[in-house]
Amino acid sequence: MDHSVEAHRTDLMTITRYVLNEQSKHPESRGDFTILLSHIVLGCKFVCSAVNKAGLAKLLGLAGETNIQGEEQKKLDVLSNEVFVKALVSSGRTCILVSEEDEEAIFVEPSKRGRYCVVFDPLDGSSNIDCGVSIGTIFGIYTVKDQDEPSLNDVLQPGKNMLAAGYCMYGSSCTLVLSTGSGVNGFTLDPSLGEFILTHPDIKIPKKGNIYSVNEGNAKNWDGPTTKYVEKCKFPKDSSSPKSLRYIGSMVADVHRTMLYGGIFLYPADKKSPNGKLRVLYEVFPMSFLMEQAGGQSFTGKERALDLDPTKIHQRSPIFLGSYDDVEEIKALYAEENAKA
Ligand SMILES: O=P(O)(O)OC[C@H]1O[C@](O)(COP(=O)(O)O)[C@@H](O)[C@@H]1O
Ligand SMILES: [Mg+2]
Ligand SMILES: [Mg+2]
Repeated sequence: MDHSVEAHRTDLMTITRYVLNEQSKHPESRGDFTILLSHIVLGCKFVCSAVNKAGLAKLLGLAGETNIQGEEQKKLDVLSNEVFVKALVSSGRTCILVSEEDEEAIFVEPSKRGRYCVVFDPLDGSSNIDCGVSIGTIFGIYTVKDQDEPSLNDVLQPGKNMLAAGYCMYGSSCTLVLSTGSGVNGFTLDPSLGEFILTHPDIKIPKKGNIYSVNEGNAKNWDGPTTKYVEKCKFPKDSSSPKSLRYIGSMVADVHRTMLYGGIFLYPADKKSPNGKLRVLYEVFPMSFLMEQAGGQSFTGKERALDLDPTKIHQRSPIFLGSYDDVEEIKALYAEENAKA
C-alpha cells in the first residue's frame, strides 16, 4: 500500500470541491453556503498558522482581559476571535454571530448581511495553548428566519435545527471535520497546497468503544449515575476488560479521538457546577450534531442533547457523548436514578 502524501492527493477532493458537489445536489442553491464555508476555512487556516508559530511570534500567554465566562483570555483566544468575526462578517453571508469570547451576540450590519447565523468557540482548549497540546475551533450554523429582522431567537434554537456543524483541530496535523446533515467527513490541511483534502470520508463512530474521557479530578462532586458509570468503566462487573482513560482537556481533541476510536467523552454536572462546564450553543450542540451524524449519541443527563432548548447564549449543560452503546449505558443509569426519585 502506498502511504505517501502524494497517494492521498490522487483524487484531490478539496473541501471546496466537496461542498460544491454537495451544492450541485440542490439546484435551487445560490452558493451562499459554499461562500460562508470558504470563509470559515480561511479562518481555520489563519488560526492554524498562528498556533503553529505562537511560541516564535510571542502569541503565548494571557491577553490581560477576562471574558464573559470569567475566564482569563489568552492572546490566541483574542486573536482567533478577531479572525473569525472578520472572516464571517466579510463573507457577506452572516446575520448573527455568537462567540464564546463576546458577551453579546453580534448583529451584522444590514449592508453586509446574509442568511446564516454562526455560533462558535474560536479557540477551544485554551488551557493547552502554552504547552503546545492540541486545540481547536468549533462552529455551528443556523439559518435566520427573517434576514431583515434578525432576533436572538434565531440562535436560541435546539441543536437539531442546525444546518451544519464542524470543528477544526490544530494538532499534529490540522484536521477539519464537517457535517452538513448527511454524514461526517474529515479533511486534512496539506500545508504545501494550502488546501484541506478529504482524508476521512464518511466517518462512523464505532458502536462501542473501550476508552472513557473525563476530568476525574472532579469526581468528589459528581452525582450518583456519573460516579457509578466511571466505576463500571474501571471495575466492570462482567468479564469485559476495564476501559482505558484518555483525557486531553481540549474538547475538540477529546471528541475527535472519541469519534475515530470510539468510547465516551463526558463533562458531567457536579456539586460545584450544577450545569456542567461546556457551553450549549458552541460546544455541546455542534459536537452533538457531529456525533449523531457519525452514528453515535449525545445526552445531557436528562434528554437528547440536540433537543435542549436554550434560553441564554452562553448557557452551559452537562454532556455525555460518543459511541451509541456507551451512551446507552449512562442513559440507563440516569433512568434508574430517576425511577427511584
Ligand atoms: O480543564 P477542565 O475543567 O477539565 O475542562 C476542559 C474543558 O474545558 C474546555 O477547555 C473549555 O473550552 P475553552 O478553552 O474554549 O474555554 C474544553 O475544551 C475542555 O473539554
Ligand atoms: Mg471550548
Ligand atoms: Mg474557547
